[in-house]
Amino acid sequence: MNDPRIIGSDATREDDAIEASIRPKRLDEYLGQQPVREQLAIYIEAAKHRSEALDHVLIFGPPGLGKTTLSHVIANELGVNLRVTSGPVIEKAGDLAALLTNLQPHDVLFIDEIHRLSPVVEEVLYPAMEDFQIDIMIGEGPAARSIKLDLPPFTLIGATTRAGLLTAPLRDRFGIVQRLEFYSAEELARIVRRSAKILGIDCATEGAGEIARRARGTPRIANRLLRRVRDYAQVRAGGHIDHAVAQAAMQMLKVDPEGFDELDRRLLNLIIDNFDGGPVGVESLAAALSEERGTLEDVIEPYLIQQGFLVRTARGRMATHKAYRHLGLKPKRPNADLFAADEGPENVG
Ligand SMILES: Nc1ncnc2c1ncn2[C@@H]1O[C@H](COP(=O)(O)OP(=O)(O)OP(=O)(O)O)[C@@H](O)[C@H]1O
Ligand SMILES: [Mg+2]
Repeated sequence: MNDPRIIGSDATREDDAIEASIRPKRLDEYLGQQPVREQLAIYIEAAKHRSEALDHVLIFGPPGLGKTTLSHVIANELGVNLRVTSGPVIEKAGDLAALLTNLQPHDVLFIDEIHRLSPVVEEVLYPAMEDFQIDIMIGEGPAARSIKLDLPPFTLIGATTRAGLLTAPLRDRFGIVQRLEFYSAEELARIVRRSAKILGIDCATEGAGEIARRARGTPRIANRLLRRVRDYAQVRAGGHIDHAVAQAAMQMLKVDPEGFDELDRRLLNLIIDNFDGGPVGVESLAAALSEERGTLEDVIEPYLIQQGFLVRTARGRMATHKAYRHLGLKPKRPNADLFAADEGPENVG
């Protein structure tokens, strides 16, 4: 899908094209996510030491934080092949069986959007993950019978934007569960400098810092902003990206100092102007924005919530004082509801 948002976190065709050159291949090039890296380094080394397949890994986190990248890194570090597929692509049980029976021992099978597997396919996956066995049906009608096939020991890596989207039996079959967090501005600045170096872009430290601060905690957005700022620098500043050039380019791109774009500001304005600051249900917000509920929940909201501009309460979304201030507005009343509400991150209103 082509995302028209400059700071949209979904991958565009252009992102995919340069992916090959800048996507980290080893764990030490995978910047940030310190706890995740430390744990995986140990699990990988232990599995290699025992000459076993790595336990199955579930990676979850908002788009563009590095789930696909991490699965490549894991396979590289293990020194095995990576087979890539995704939940909606595996239509029939037979499709999955074909994938599984073609694996070499210890290979990694990566299933992106694993929450979108059909229930029938999921059933086949359970014994495959647990006992490295599958039951497949041979023949049709009354003559049909099921046979058991042994599989080579393999590692399944599943990726999803929210762990809560998975069925419990599937989630329980992953021995390693890793949650990716939004990156700090310092981490993103390192990522921008690394990408600039690989792509031969002349980018000063302060320029990289400014791009990083506006990248919504997301490496994919940081890399994309870097390319757009480079275009600007080429035409207006002799190709050199310093702090002022980065700032001017961002202004042209309508990405504000918090990294918000029109859509973020529309969402906050909507809650404040039309719903008196909230609480307002996610369905009403999605309808008013003409966005899918899933896009709102997985792509737009998480960063606004993490940064404290928006809160999820049992009764819906609320704009915080920080949101009012960011939009240059005065909070109308104390956010009394904030304290009355029994909120929780998974409490979707
Ligand atoms: N830790 C990291 N260090 C450096 N670059 C990274 C890191 N994580 C991700 N990237 C870069 O960010 C981009 C997006 O990463 P990736 O495609 O892995 O995200 P994703 O989580 O799989 O997103 P989606 O949910 O859309 O599939 C890639 O260009 C990758 O090179
Ligand atoms: Mg991905």
